[in-house]
Amino acid sequence: MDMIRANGLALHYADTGEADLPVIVFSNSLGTDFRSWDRVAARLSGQFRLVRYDTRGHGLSDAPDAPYAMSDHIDDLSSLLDGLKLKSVILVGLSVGGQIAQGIAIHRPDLVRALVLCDTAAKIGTADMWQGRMEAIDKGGIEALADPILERWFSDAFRCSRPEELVGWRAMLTRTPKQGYLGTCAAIRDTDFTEQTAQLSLPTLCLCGTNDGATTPELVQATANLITGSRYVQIEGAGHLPCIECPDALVTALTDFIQENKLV
Ligand SMILES: O=C(O)CC1=CCC(=O)O1
Repeated sequence: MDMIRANGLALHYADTGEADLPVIVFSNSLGTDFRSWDRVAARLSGQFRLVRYDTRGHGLSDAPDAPYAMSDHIDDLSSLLDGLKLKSVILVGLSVGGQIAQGIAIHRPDLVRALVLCDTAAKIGTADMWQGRMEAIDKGGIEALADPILERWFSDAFRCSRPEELVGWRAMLTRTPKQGYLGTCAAIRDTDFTEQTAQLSLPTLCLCGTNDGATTPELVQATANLITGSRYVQIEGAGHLPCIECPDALVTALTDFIQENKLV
């Protein structure tokens, strides 16, 4: 197990592949950890150096008391990349991980040469919606909302055809430290990158599952429209987590983007 001290926290991460290969860094979504990238990483290994980490409050990383600010998550990732002496990476972020990626591109452009924003937006949901979710989870725990969350994460077809696997993803969600989940909800509630993201001009790919019930294709496309020259691709049949449900399609879109933009 690899742990690193970054921004005052112990962060769990994996850094695989030869040091001189092009680097792709992955940031996870709310209620998941870096295992959500395992299928994507398996398909890219040998061609890239792959860095995955558990965002604060998730997986095996430290879970300080809630609330968190988006700047905390951004500083964690900046500090991790500085600690690994990485610059100019291809940064892939899923949902809140995509907001962290936008924040890195805005505040530390030296760290990132291209963005892949999966099932994310400059602003996700409303403050009232996040406040309501935080109150429900504070009262009943993550378990109280696990079923509707899993319905947004995965398509009906996936949930019906892979019941055992669903047990595993449900355990990942419900075992997320409560303060980590609540702290990150607060960060999402308080984030609106619309103006700053509209100033970005680096190569950007925006992806979205056609069945995503959390960040809908319309919402993700609206964020893509903010970024000059960005590309928008839909992942047919996937819910909010295409990296788990449709890794082949995600990897094809990602590698096409990398080649088209001559990032290797
Ligand atoms: O839990 C959800 O509804 C999906 C989600 C929103 C932000 C995030 O990271 O995941």
